[in-house]
Amino acid sequence: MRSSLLKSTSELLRRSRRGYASSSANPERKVAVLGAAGGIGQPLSLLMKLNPLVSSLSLYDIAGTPGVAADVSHINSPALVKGFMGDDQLGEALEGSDVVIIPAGVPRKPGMTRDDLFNINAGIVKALCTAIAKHCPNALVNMISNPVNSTVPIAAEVFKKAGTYDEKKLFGVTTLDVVRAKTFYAGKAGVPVTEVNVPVVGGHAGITILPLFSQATPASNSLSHQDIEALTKRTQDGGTEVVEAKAGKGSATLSMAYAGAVFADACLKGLNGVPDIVECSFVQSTVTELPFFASKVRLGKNGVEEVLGLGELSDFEKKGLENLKGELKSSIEKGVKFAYGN
Ligand SMILES: NC(=O)c1ccc[n+]([C@@H]2O[C@H](COP(=O)([O-])OP(=O)(O)OC[C@H]3O[C@@H](n4cnc5c(N)ncnc54)[C@H](O)[C@@H]3O)[C@@H](O)[C@H]2O)c1
Ligand SMILES: O=C(O)C[C@H](O)C(=O)O
Repeated sequence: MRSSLLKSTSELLRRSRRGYASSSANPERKVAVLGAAGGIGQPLSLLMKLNPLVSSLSLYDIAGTPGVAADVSHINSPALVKGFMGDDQLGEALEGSDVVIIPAGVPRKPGMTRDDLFNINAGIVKALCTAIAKHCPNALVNMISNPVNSTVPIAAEVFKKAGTYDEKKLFGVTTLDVVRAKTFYAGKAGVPVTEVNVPVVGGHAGITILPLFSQATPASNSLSHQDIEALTKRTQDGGTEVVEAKAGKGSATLSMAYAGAVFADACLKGLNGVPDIVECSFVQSTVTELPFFASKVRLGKNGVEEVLGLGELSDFEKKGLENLKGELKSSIEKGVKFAYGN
């Protein structure tokens, strides 16, 4: 009894130090998940229900949300869960949201690129962002729907047209690339995975995903150049590895839900004023000549507090950076053109 009391007290202290102070010390926070009944949406909704920083959890989809919301709502954690379904409930789902997470849209099948999803997902994202501009223009938007390299610029243009664009509040979620880079590096370098940090910059598709293993911590002297090349390629192809393993049944959902929950948690901590919250994300940027770019970002009370630079790159990474710019530029332009032309 005494030891379990000591354990829970020390857990509370640990949490309060890292941004999970008792719920009375944290402001009320509403999180909305759009696409909540999907492969990512369901486990992500579960993880957000478990997050002590969330007081209200709004689950929206075009179908299936009543069941998901009823199910998740039975979990004995503080967040109050409500399900919303169909266009006419979207406004209510969004009203008052602090963070909106968007995993709505179709996933890849083997043989497809993320850009092959553009035709369907661009329209979905545009419609959802139009509603966000109307119902919760101040929310932080966490874009998961692919192709992220284009859906983030689409969202930016929709918000600009509506007069609500704030570049500090729009994020392409690239956390899964970081999650993969950490896991693959730890396995190869033989270091504890929970201690690993690896920045991943650029974008979120193929060669635009550029892990900076030269900056990985803990540093490893045991990795050869071939090892680094192989780790880079595996990180870039991580999504395809899952798509092929699922053999037509979709793309990463569980690891993505984890990554989405990690990033949303960082956004909430930033909003709540927890200092030194840094995650990689695809944001409006001046780090390169491209208007959007993923790099480390410091999160704060208004969203992006600071977009951090790339640091020192190895020659291999410098080459990777130059190689990705063409593809990333055209994906960004494709998104902007779609938003303008429609
Ligand atoms: N950023 C990343 O790292 C990352 C990782 C994995 C998957 N993804 C992307 O996430 C998206 C979702 O993947 P999934 O596996 O969950 O797909 P899924 O098909 O399992 O789920 C998508 C959900 O979106 C819903 N939806 C469709 N149109 C909608 C709309 N207008 N409003 C609200 N909801 C709508 C569907 O009903 C469905 O429930 C895909 O585009 C996928 O490529 C991104
Ligand atoms: O690969 C995909 O299509 C989904 C996602 O972008 C991923 O990286 O897993």
